[in-house]
Amino acid sequence: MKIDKRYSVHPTQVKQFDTEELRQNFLLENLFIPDKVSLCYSLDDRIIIGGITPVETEVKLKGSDVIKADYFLERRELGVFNIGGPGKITVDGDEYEMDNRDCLYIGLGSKQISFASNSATEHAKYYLASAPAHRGYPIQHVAFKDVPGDEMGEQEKANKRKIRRMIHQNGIQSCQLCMGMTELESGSVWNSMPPHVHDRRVEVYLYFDLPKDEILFHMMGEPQETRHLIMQNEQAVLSPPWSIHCGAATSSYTFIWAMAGENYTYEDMDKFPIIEMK
Ligand SMILES: O=C(O)C(=O)C[C@H](O)C(=O)CO
Ligand SMILES: [Zn+2]
Repeated sequence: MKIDKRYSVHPTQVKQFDTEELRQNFLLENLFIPDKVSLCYSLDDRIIIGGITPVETEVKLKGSDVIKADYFLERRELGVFNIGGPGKITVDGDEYEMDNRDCLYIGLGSKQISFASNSATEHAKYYLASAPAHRGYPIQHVAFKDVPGDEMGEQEKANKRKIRRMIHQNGIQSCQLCMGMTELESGSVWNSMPPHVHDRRVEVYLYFDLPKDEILFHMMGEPQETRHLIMQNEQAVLSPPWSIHCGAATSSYTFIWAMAGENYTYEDMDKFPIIEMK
């Protein structure tokens, strides 16, 4: 199992980055590799982001020398979403059915974790976020259909979207991991407007449901020194705690957001007036 490592960077360094350096530091391009575990360990809040795509075989998530752990959740917790066909996650012998967009939280201490698809032709695609944990919370599954979500934005501003919070203060309990999914309405393309930062938490967006041949402009950086990355479907982007994170695409799309840090409150955001952005 290969774990890609990303270091923390200072805002003044990012000002100097060219396109390639920005992409090397923040973009996660190849998360979904058939029958493999693909992980990225960011030193910002020690969040680990990953993809597991079981096609022909069941895939196990194991410990690693990179985190000096005999099993993956020895000192961590994990949030998983399935963005593919139906599948099943087995945790220490207990099975959890995972339909498209379902979410599973697995707490500190679970040892044997494996990921499977119900069919190789319509295989599952599991997206993972993990953060250090100090105590074990119960494993919880939530079906996408059971999370109503909150309407946000306006059609006139092309940012009408529905935010569904799954792992958060008033939902599935966790130590510090906070995760959910935002779905852009057809015709809407802007997410996270007005942009915000939260110095207290790192955040990662996984963009999906973006049609092939369409692209997304993800904005990052300090609000008055912004940069952009051009992204494609099923790519993720790391946002350091000091960085804005918002974007617009050439089509509508969905994204999963994952946060970890010292303030667990979803509403903890320092919003920035768009008119003052540079
Ligand atoms: O569209 C949005 O707005 C979001 O989904 C915002 C994210 O949830 C976020 O950045 C939370 O900090
Ligand atoms: Zn945010």
